[in-house]
Amino acid sequence: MDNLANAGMDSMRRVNEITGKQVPTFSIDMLDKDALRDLFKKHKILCVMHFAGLKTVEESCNKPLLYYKTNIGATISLLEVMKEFGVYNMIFSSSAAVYGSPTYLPMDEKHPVGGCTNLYGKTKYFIEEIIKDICTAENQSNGVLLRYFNPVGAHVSGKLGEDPQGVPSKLMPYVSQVAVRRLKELTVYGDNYDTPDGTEVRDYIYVVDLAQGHVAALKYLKKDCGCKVFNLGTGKGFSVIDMAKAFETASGKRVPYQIAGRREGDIASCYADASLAEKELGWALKLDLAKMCEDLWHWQSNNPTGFRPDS
Ligand SMILES: O=c1ccn([C@@H]2O[C@H](COP(=O)(O)OP(=O)(O)O[C@H]3O[C@H](CO)[C@H](O)[C@H](O)[C@H]3O)[C@@H](O)[C@H]2O)c(=O)[nH]1
Repeated sequence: MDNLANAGMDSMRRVNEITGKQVPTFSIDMLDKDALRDLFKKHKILCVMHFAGLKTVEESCNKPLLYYKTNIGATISLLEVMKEFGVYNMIFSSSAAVYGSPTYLPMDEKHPVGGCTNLYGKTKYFIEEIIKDICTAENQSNGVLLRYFNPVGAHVSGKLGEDPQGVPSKLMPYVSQVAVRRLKELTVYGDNYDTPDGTEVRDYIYVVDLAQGHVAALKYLKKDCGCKVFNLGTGKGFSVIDMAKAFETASGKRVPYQIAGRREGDIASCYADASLAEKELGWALKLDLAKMCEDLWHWQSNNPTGFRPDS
């Protein structure tokens, strides 16, 4: 988990720089329960927001054991240590991947889950089930499972953004690296889907709105909620080409692309019904596609090689 921990540490250093505060930051192997215990001994923890995990769809299909061990094994260690220390509240970073291929759109939280099209999604689904079972078995336990759609954007300061290791697998980090000329052109995975322009449609949510969803969930947890599930998305679908064009407008740079075959495990369209989060969490979207592209470009142009100088 070294790479994951390093990426997190880099981000936290930037958070401290931006806020001028010193948020305590540790890098630990979450499978190491003694390291986890040390953290719980040092701090009075009331709620855990659990974001840690590997997240590359393609890699997950080739390295099942690594993904099960890292994502599920570490979650179990964490839940065990939380229990030892009497911490019963968790907000879990889940994914729209738990829904698999949509049987209807937009997808609300009642949409069937578990028919995941990739192993990354399965790990999120299994973890959701574990948290649900704990909340059912133990009255004092509360969980909020936040199903993210496609987070995009960066902090408005231009100092904090997504810095994937190696060639990005996600669309918008790839697009922004093409715009900054770190990569030559975008490969569009398929243009013969049953969508308005033939390319795949997703629900891209501004990362700061997503973060606000966690703040809302934290307030909600105080209400002794049991286990609750919320979609965090916008309800709007944009195609791959829509996204490349929106980024060109925001950056003033060209994003050349070539069409290739479909990517294994992909689905044509996926977008959320996020009305439950609005109603119950009191969460509201504040930012739109133009703003997410603008802030992503601000970060990428300020940090053409991410957090590290290019080697
Ligand atoms: O180089 C690329 C990368 C992506 N895409 C297309 O862009 C869209 C978005 O792809 P991403 O890889 O950015 O994200 P996914 O929609 O595959 O979603 C994955 O990431 C999401 C969060 O970012 C959720 O976690 C979701 O559950 C998980 O499957 C897809 O249509 C994909 O085919 C390209 O055409 N070229």
